[in-house]
Amino acid sequence: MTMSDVVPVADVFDALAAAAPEIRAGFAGRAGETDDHNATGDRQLHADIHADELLRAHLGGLDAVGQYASEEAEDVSDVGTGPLSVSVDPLDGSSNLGANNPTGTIVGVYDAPLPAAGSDLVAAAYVLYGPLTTMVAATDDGATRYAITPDGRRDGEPADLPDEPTVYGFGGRVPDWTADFTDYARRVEDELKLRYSGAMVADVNQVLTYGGVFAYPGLRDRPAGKLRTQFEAIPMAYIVEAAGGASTNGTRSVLDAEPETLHERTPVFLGNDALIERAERALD
Ligand SMILES: O=P(O)(O)OC[C@H]1O[C@](O)(COP(=O)(O)O)[C@@H](O)[C@@H]1O
Ligand SMILES: [Mg+2]
Ligand SMILES: [Mg+2]
Repeated sequence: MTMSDVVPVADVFDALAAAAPEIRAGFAGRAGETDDHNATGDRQLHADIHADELLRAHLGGLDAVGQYASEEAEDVSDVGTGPLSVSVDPLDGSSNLGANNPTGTIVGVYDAPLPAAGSDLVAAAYVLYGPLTTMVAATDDGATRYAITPDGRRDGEPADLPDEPTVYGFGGRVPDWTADFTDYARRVEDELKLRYSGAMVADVNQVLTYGGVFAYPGLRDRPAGKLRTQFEAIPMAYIVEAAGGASTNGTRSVLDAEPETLHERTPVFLGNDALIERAERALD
């Protein structure tokens, strides 16, 4: 009996699946920037705000959800008395919208107040707005890929990470990479094919589909890298580990993270075990 058996995590997945077509339908005309910035200093797009409003309504309205936190809002919102807290990256890779490239939505489900530790995560999911709209949802029992239709999530199939790695994607500019990461990257580049879109959800979905590694490392002048621990790193690490893969921040599983602040960042490596172990040795 896992937590997801007793607390209606499925309701969160269904609410996300219901919001996804509305979020996608709202892209047109919302790729432009607002005058505002989010808590991590990114210029907010109209689409970021619109997606956040839809998710706050769909997820925040659930009886099981007591707290809602978004990458686009400074503070955690109390939205009810339910035992669950949800973290939301309403639009991941939002800068891709202007170039009509893939974007996504990331949701983490915790049975603790936010900011919460990776060990408090009971479920996670991402939606990919690519040629199709798909969702990968994970609990302690594993990861499942769904097609998203106007009638919700359909055709669930296991989203197991292939044993044989074939693709990689590395964030950050090469001159900003540390020497240790550069050594690691050079070896991987000799072995695998490059697949990097600029949207974490799309790049991790490549890895989950074809095997390999995605990383946004710590950089020379930004040791914590770019990605947000609570909203991006922990939920995506949970999904990749549930699919049979591994994660690291360079020294330990991303799920061992205990963020002290809501919008802090962390280096992130996700993919096949051997490539993650090799990263930890290279960065040791
Ligand atoms: O432009 P860069 O440095 O390659 O960064 C791309 C990374 O930033 C992100 O776009 C950040 O996500 P948001 O769009 O949610 O802010 C990730 O999806 C992606 O992995
Ligand atoms: Mg993001
Ligand atoms: Mg975002």
